[in-house]
Amino acid sequence: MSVEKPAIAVKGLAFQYPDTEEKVLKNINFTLNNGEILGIIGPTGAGKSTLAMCLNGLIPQIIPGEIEGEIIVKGIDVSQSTVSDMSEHVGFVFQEPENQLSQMTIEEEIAFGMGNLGVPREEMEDRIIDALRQVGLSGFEKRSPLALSGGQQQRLAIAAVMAMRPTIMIMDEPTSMLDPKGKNEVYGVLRNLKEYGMTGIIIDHEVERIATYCDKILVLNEGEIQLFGTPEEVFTNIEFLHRLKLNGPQVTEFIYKYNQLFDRQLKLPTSLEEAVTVFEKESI
Ligand SMILES: Nc1ncnc2c1ncn2[C@@H]1O[C@H](COP(=O)(O)OP(=O)(O)OP(=O)(O)O)[C@@H](O)[C@H]1O
Repeated sequence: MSVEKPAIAVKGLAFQYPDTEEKVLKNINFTLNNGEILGIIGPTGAGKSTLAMCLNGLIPQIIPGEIEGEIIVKGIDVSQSTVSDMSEHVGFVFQEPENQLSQMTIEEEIAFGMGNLGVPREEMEDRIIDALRQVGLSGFEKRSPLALSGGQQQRLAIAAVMAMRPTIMIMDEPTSMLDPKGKNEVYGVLRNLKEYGMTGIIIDHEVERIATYCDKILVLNEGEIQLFGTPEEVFTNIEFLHRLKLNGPQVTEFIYKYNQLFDRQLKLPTSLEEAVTVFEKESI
């Protein structure tokens, strides 16, 4: 029986920039299965972006430094592959949507990345239609990217990456410049990645949304993994998170405080629905 390879397997990863005194990543080990969505959280400077950039070889190939350990993405050893080859497997979406957009029309914007991969013209047309449908921007082909709202621009940036058909999508703080509506739009697309057989990684400070949309959570602090597990496994460690100056979802924090104030031991929920169930049981 053949066992499916994980989407990402990281073993003993450590990294140091040339001008930092200490390692920015230390002994990182984790595995992400195909189709899972991973949320990476941690304080500023924890090493979240650095970790993400190691996963497609951007570090150390474009941004140099001293790297140790092994990163296997879809069975490929990243250290033995070029960044351009890895871009077929791993797509990246960054914080500021407008910095990722350079073309006059939305369809040209989506065609741009595919052109770099050498996708034939007829195939491009199909992929443009498909990618715009996936992010809810069908019918916008001829518009200027600049005429879109922030949330729509970020969805376009995601569509441009999706059209390149990577199997893994990494989003580094994709919603930090967006209003709540834009944030919801981007997380809606993140949830749909699974439907298209993709694996997703999102770095964000939005713990409510991370808890709701992600299958696994990785907590990074000072370059080390502090917690890795399901949202329930991670966010119920609320006191530990507080020691790292992190908060859990508001609903988790609320029940935690309630337990303290009224000397109770209610199960800590990570979603509103779960909190309702906890209180229903409480009032029986
Ligand atoms: N190109 C670089 N050269 C030297 N040091 C860097 C470089 N990029 C990041 N660093 C340092 O590495 C550490 C980790 O940075 P990184 O951006 O990965 O953290 P982060 O968790 O993504 O932070 P944030 O939440 O603020 O984006 C920080 O101390 C940062 O100053």
